[in-house]
Parts: sequence; structure tokens; C-alpha cells
Amino acid sequence: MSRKASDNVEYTLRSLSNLMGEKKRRKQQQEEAAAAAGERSLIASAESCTSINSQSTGAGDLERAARKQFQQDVTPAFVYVVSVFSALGGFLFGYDTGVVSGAMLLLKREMNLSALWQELLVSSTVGAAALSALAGGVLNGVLGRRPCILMASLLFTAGAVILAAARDKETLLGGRVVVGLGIGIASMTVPVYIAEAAPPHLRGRLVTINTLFITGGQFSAAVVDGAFSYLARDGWRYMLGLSAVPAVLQFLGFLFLPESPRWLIQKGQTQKARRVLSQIRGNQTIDEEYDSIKNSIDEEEKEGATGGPIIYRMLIYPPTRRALIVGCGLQMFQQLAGINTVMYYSATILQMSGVDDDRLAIWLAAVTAFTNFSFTLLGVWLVEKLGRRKLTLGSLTGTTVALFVLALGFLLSAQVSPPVTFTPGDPSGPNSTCTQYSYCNKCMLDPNCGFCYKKNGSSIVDSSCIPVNTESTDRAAWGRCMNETKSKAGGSIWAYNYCPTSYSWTALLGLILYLVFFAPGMGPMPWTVNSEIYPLWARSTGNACSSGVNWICNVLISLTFLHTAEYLTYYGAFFLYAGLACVGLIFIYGCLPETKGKKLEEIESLFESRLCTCGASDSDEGRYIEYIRVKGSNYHLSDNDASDVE
Ligand SMILES: O[C@H]1[C@H](O)[C@@H](O)[C@H](O)[C@@H](O)[C@H]1O
Repeated sequence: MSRKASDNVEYTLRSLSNLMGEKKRRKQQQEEAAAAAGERSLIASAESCTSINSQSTGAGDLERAARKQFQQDVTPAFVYVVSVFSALGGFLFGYDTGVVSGAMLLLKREMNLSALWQELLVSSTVGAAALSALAGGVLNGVLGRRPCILMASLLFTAGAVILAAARDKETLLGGRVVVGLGIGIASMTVPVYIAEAAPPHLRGRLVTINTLFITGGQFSAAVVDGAFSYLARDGWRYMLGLSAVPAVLQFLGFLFLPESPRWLIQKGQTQKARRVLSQIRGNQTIDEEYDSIKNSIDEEEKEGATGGPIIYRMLIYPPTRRALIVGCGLQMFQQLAGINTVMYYSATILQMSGVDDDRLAIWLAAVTAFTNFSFTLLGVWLVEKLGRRKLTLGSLTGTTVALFVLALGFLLSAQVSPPVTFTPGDPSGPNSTCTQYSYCNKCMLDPNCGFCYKKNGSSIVDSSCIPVNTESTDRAAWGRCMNETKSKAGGSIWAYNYCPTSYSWTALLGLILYLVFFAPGMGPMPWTVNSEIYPLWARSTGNACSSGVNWICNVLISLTFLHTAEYLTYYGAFFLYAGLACVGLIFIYGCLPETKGKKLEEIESLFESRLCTCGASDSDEGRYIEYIRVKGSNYHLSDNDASDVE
């Protein structure tokens, strides 16, 4: 800022302080008293005051200048360091869930893995993550956030070492379970830790960075998969073992990073909490924030004296019960909208669209992961501009449309599905089911069969339906497509899981649209919103439950996709996801309140009215409360009302 400009700001800030005058101080005293009795009244006063504020443009300018000044000196670099080191947990979550698909291509050959073992290696991680996310609630409450993050990084490191050194499939399974335990704990702890350390005006952005790291981890995994796929032997050891690097980095970083100040206050370690809070707030006075956290904890303790397990107390207390329903609902709809099916089957979708080279498909899958990553970046930018509610609603609307486009793509492809024109003799006997199908779409829906064809220009010739090789779906059990080498100039092409048609590009369009819309909102918001909607006493348990729901629905959707497609066909499955996304849209429209800019201690009041009327309060922009600091003194933005400026 130039000297002149900064003088101006100083001048306006000084005038603003003067304007506040005696009346301001009196009002502050009243507010402190009100704060001790609960902070509800602040919201009401903010509602009325903001409308008066908007009448005075001059006051608006002053506010803006003051806010700018405030934001400049409240965001010390340390809070970013804390967030980035925590978000390495998100990176490992993404890397370890993403890397397995590429590693599997090599592993299944080298270790001769059956389909059951392949499925076990993929889903054991997700299953273990579901269990440890649920258990993470207790661990977080008892041990604190920092030991849980340290524990997760140790598990990630141990898992990576076990996997890289594995000699048999049983050890691989053990390693995948250890990694899954780390993922579950990290997925529920990291967002909570960041939310508790962040200042309110940056909280959404910093927590969303964690999801950026998740999708960044998935993208890095895709690149590593691509690079090591050229290594015929032991490539998978590097793919699976490389995650030890960020895991060790996180472990070392967290040896020096502090515990969450809110957890420390809750456990009565107030001196330490003060030290940590001033460390992460840099040059700012922390008294107001400290008192507000302390008051709300004292109040919670008085109210929560009823005893019993936390989950029981959450369920009998309406605001936390509602928050839990909203949090779990968001996580459930994130998975029911099919993100991991789309990511997992992106290779198939790409092949459908005419990519018939394996290597190219692997690299294009990296492009898909990159789209997910780069549009999550858009979410990081939008979350503090649009707010959580608008971002989630916009994102899910687009995602639903994309799912319909995907479904239509599969439907059109099925309708113009190429016929079987060539029926070679089956060496195992004449009655193989595959050779009895007369169209590709029937053939592709049978998991035991694949479509083998040649291309003459753009038309499909010499097409047959052949049983798939029991060891690898990459080739036919016998005949022209037995060899994995693909198409190349006039050769035969093996299509497993898809049919080549001229409408295949609609599926590619659907895929791109899906990621563009899903990534900025539905990807990160369930994690972000869950990190902020529970009061402190219920935060670990609430996040444990909602993360558990996320992982359980993840297993459910990815494991049932193939069967769903078999019963309902591919387009039927995507129509089903689109339908579920519509239900999610209604739920979010009705039930998700806006939490942008609010202090964690204020958010509970958003769930005080009946469930699914909270969405309505979003239009009430007057509920927005912001604290700004002018020349070292804290004051409430709503104090700048007409009577102060007269
Ligand atoms: O928020 C994340 C992200 O969207 C990932 O891409 C997805 O794989 C995860 O399941 C989800 O929880």
C-alpha cells in the first residue's frame, strides 16, 4: 500500500473509532453481559443493524476499509502452515484411494490375482476407513486432534512400507487395511483441526483446501500410475510405497505444530490454549476470541450436565440432532451422486468415447483427475464469495444435469448398439452364453462376456461376443481378441464393459460436465460444512458419524455399481444416480443453512428452528456477523449503526 493510501486508511479508521465513542463502549459492556448469558441476542442485533448500515454508503466505505485493514493483519502465515501440514492427510487420503487402480493393473499380472482378490484389495481400504473414521470420534475427544493426526501419518507410513515390501497377497491386504485405518482417522480429524484453528473469515477456504489436497492426491496418483506403468516388474511397489514421503513429512511437521486451542480450552488447559491461540493469530489480540470460546464451553458444560454418551446427548438435543442429520445427509448424497463410480469408471467412459489404447486411457484418466483437482480449486475461491449453501446447491444442480447427460449417452449407445455379425466356434462347446447374444449391449452387460470387433473406416465389422479371460478383463478367453495388443491398423479390438457407437462422445461430455460441476461444491462442501456445524462437545462425534456415513456409502456405491448396471443397464444405473441427486437437491435446498463468516460458537443457533426450515434463513443476509478490529480494539460491526454515526 502506498504511504498516502495507508495514511487515508489510518485516517478513516481513526474517524471510525472516534465516531463509535462513548456509546460504543457502553454497548460493548452490554454485549459482554449478553455474551455471558448466551450470544443469541447478537444475531438479532446484527439483523437490524445491517439493514441500517446499508442505508449509509459512507459508513459502508469505512467498514470496508476497516475490514480490509483487519483482514490484512489477522492472517498470519502460521495459520496457512498449520492448514497445509494438516491437509497432507487429505493428500494421502486421495493418493492412497486413487493409486490402487493403476497398481492393480500390474499387480494382477505379477501376483496372479483373481477378481475376488482385486476387489478385496480395493474395498478393504475403504471398509477400514469407515471403521476408523467412526472410532476417530472417541480418539479425537480423548487424545486431541494432534495425536490423531500423528497417528494417521504413522499408519500411512507403516502401510506404505508394508505394501512396497509385500511378497504375497495376504501382506498386501494387511498393508491396504493399515492404510485404510489412516485414511479414516485423517478424513475426520483434519477438517475439524483446520476449522478450529482458522479465523472465521477464512475457515471455509482453509478447510476446502483439504479437499483440494484430496483431489490433488488423486491426480498425483494418476500421474505416478501412468509413469510407473512402463515398468514391467515391481512398478506397483513404487506406486504404493511413494506415499511414505508425504506421510513422513506430515509426521515430522506435526511434532512441532500445536494442539487445537478449542480442544485445549475444553480440557481445561487454558494457559496453553492462550499461548497457541496467540501463536496462530500472530499480532492480533486474542482476548475476545478466547473469551467467546471459553464462554460457550462453560455454557455447554452447564447444559450438557445430563450425562450419557455423546451420541445419545446429540440425538436428544434438537439442534445437534438436526446438525447431525444435515451433516450425514450431505456426506451420503455426496457419495450417492456417484463421484467414485464416475472416477473409477472414467477409463471405461473414455474407452466408450473411442479411446482404444490402454496407455492413452491411463493418461486420459490422469486428465480426468486433473479436472477434478482444478475445479476443486475453483471451489476454494468460491466458498467465501458465494457461501456454502449457494455453492452446494449450484454444484448439485449441475451434477444432476451431467448425470442425465451421462445416462442419455449410455442410452443412445445402447439403442444404436452394433449387432453381432460373426459367430466363431467356441472351443469349450457350442453353448456358451456369450455367443448367443445378438447385440453388443446385451453382451456388454454380461460380466462374463466382451465384444470383439474390427473397424473399417468408421463402421464396425466382423463383430462377435466372446467370453472374457478369467484372469484379466483386458482380453478374451479365446479367439482374435485373446491378445492384449489392441486395434493397431486393422487389428481386432476388445471392448469390455462398453459398446462402440457414434453416440459415445455424449458419455465423455457427461463425464466432463460432471466433474466441472461436482468438484467445486459437492466434493468439498460436505467436509467443510461438517467441520463447522457441531458445537465443540459434539464436534468429534458428529464428524466421526458423518465421515463414517461417507465411507459406508462409498463402499456401497462402488461395490454395487456392476450389479446395478447388470440389473438396470448402464443408463439405468446413471438415471438412478441422477434421481438420487434430485432427492439430495431437495434435501439441501430445505435443510442446509449458510455458515459463512460465522464464528464456530454461533453456528449452533442456526439449528434452533425446526429441521428443514433452516435453509430459509439463508436469504436472511442480516444474520451475517463479522468482528473487525480497528487500531487494536475489537468492535462489533453492527455497532456502526445510525445512532453511532449521527
Ligand atoms: O470430497 C472427496 C472428493 O470429491 C474425491 O474426489 C472423492 O473421491 C471422495 O470420495 C470425496 O469424499
